[in-house]
Amino acid sequence: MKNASAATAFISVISLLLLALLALYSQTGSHTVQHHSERLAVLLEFGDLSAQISEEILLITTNARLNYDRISQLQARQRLAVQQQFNDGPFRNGLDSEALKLLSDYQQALEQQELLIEDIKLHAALVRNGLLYLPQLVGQMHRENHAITTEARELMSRMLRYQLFRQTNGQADIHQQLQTLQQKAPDDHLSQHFLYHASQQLRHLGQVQQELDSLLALDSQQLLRQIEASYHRHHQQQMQRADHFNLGLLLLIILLLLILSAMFLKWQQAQERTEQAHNLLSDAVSSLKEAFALFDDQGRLRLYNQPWLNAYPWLDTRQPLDWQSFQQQQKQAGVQQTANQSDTGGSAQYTEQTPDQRWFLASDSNTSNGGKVCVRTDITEEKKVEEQLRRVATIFETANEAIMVVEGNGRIKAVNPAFTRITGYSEAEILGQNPKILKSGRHNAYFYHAFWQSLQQQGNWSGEIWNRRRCGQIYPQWLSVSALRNDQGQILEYVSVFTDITQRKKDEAHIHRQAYYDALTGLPNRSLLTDRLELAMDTSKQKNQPLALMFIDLDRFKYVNDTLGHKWGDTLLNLVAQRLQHCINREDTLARFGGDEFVLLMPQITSNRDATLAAENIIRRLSHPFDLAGRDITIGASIGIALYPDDATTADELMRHADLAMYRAKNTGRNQLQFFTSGLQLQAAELMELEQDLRMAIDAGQLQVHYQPIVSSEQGQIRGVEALLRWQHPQRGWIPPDQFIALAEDTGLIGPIGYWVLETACHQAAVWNRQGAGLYLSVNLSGRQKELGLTAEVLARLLQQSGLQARDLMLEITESLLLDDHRGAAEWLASFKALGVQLAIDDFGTGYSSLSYLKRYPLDTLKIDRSFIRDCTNNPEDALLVDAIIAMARSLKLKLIAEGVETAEQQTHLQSLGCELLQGYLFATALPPEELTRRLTEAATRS
Ligand SMILES: Nc1nc2c(ncn2[C@@H]2O[C@H](COP(=O)(O)O[C@H]3[C@@H](O)[C@H](n4cnc5c(=O)[nH]c(N)nc54)O[C@@H]3COP(=O)(O)O)[C@@H](O)[C@H]2O)c(=O)[nH]1
Repeated sequence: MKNASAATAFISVISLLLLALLALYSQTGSHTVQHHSERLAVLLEFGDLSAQISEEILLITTNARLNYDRISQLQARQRLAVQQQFNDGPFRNGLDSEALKLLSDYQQALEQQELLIEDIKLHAALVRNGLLYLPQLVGQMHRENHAITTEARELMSRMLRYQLFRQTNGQADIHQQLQTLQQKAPDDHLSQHFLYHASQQLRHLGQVQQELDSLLALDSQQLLRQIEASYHRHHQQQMQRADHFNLGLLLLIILLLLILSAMFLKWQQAQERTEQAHNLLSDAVSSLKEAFALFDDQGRLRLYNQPWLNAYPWLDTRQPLDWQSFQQQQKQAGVQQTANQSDTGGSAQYTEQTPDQRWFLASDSNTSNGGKVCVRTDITEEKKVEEQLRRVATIFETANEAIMVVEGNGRIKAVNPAFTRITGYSEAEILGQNPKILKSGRHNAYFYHAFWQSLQQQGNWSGEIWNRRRCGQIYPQWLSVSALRNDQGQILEYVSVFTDITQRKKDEAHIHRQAYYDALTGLPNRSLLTDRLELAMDTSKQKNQPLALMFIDLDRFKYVNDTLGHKWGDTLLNLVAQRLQHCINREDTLARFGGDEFVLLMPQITSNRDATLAAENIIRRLSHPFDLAGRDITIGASIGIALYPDDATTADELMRHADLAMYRAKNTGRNQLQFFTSGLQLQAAELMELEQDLRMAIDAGQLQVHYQPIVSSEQGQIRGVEALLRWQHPQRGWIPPDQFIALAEDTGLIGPIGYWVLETACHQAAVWNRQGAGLYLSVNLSGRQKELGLTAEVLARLLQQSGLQARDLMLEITESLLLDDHRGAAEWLASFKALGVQLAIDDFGTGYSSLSYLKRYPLDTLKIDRSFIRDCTNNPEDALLVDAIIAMARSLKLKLIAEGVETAEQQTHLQSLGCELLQGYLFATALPPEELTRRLTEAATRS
């Protein structure tokens, strides 16, 4: 680059020189000719002036010119010309010494000429005066007839002729004549005067002649010609020299032209070479994988390749880019440079991170001519690998898993800290050892054979293995071994990663226990039972041997749990489990299915009888009292039995059928066993159908609310009504609530149904009360309605919408709901009570009849169950019980209603006991609203 510009500069200089020489060459000749012409003109001018002056001198000396104006002008011009051309002018320039000498002589001659001319002018004037005076004297002589008049005249005319023609020896002849005359002339004044002036005249003539001679002798013209000749010679020489110079110049020009051509040729070749080199460089740069850019000495971007643009896609290369703006754009784009730039010999090396997370190794090197070569190597992958390696190293160091690298020859090459933690071997102790050192001796040869076979064939093995710690303890590991092979497929290393799974195994065992065993009794749970049942069914199928599945549900367990508390309930379950275990064979599985349900799987029965005997044995054993909290507690068991393959094809089906049978056993009375029959299944199917129908019953308008009057024991006046639900099924006709309320509760349908009953009954009661009936409305409440959305807010809104006063609504709850206190029943009831609604406990006496419930809940009324009323007049025990209930209600300030009053005796008896309100068929069954309206109207009319 530098050479190229030097060459360009050199060519430029030569070209300029050439141009100057050409200009000089063209100027040289013309200048010399012009100069020469000018000089010749000067010389001519001087010659001309000289000739004119000589002419004037001649005229003056011959008296042809009487004034000196012209000659003075010519002299003045001559002086000026001398001054301008010879002294100051360029005439002298370039004259040789000879010409200069001649010029000097010429100037001197002109100066002498000037003096002589002045003398001539003076003496010529004297002569002219003399010539004017002498004729006067001759005339006087003539007039005086002077003796010498003739001689005087002769002399005078000779002097005149002499003046005009200047004959040779003329002056001497005149002088002779004068002397002759002087001798002859008389001595008078006129003669003497004439002779004096004649001699003076002659003297002046002689002076003029002398001066003219001197002037001629000066011969300035001759000098001028010499100068001209000398100058001509000099000019010739100059011309010759100029020719030589021009020739030389021409030669020089030709030489320079040749040099220039040669240089141009060379320059062109150099240019071509440079272009080739540039193209080569461009190609090389383009083919570079690395990003490359070249900035020239001015900092301008001159060359770059595609990887450069790829590296910095934000660079705007449409505009000329320089180093400064490049760096600025990099900064703006957010390119980060490492602080530790290494600067070696003018080149900087550093790393760059672009905002899109690419890494470059950057190298900026200064070129010899002040430019900059920038190379960017994409090291993103290397960085990733580096990062990866760092991560791997960190993982290796910090991993919780032990890592062990074993060379192909079986020597341990590397272990991590976790290895030391788990095995107890330090790095120093274990490196170089054979992994056999870790062997526990717990696995047989077959195990290791499979281990090595997997490693050789699949390249890895993973599984559980028992190894030995440094301290000798044997422990389980989860081990993964991978074989690393080289390109030739030879195993170089084995990398083992293992964890100590001692704790995990314990946890697994724990989890397994939790997953498959009942935490309370330690018996297999439902999951394990299912697994075993499926297995047993498979075996049964294969061996063609029937099996029995028994569902055992404890009777009265809820009672124990609720009265004695959960702790004693748990104890009872454990005792039951122990007793049951004494009833089973080794191959049987006894499981706790949940709550108070146990399941017995008998995989090897020969007939139904085996199952029957086992079930009877269980019932018998469980019917014996249990010693709980110092009390003998008697419970019982209801057992349902299903057989495989007779009763089901799948485990799930078998369990459902056994469960169904158990329900039937429970419903038919306690301590019963029931085999599954297809009839049971039919009933279950019917129940399902009933459920479907019930779902649609509200919308289909099949439900109705009937109202059973509650009357005062004394006057038999209707004081209240109990809302009782009725379902008129399109196919089955009237279905009593006993048959579908439990179903509605089980399915959650009691939520919408219960709401509908409340809404309908409240509306109806409000209508009656607006008509002046003054009734309270009693509505049965199911415990499940609590979780199905019946809240105090809902009830309040319902009351407001119906217009029934809260105090005129009584909600009847069962004892079982009160037993549910742990599920928030108390708060629920309290929220209704807070609205002003009354609460009554229904069917009192059939459940656990705990006094504590009555005290704990905000109850207003107690309804004595009809089972006590039925025999209260003929069974002293029932009579006593009713008496006791009434007394207790009184003491708790609860109102009393006796339900199921069917006879006048019952009415009288209850009346005598002080029971204020009575309900029963004696007064009315549950009536449709229209019927009750009619009766109310009748009653009102009566009163
Ligand atoms: N949660 C809800 N339960 C309801 C609702 N409607 C009814 N039921 C409950 O269904 C059970 C059976 O009721 P039902 O068949 O209507 O029987 C009632 C009366 O008809 C019957 N009764 C009344 N007097 C006599 C009588 O002199 N003899 C006799 N054998 N039976 C009589 O008693 C039932 C009323 O009992 P109770 O509710 O305990 O006051 C029943 O348990 C209802 O609670 C409902 O909408 N929701």
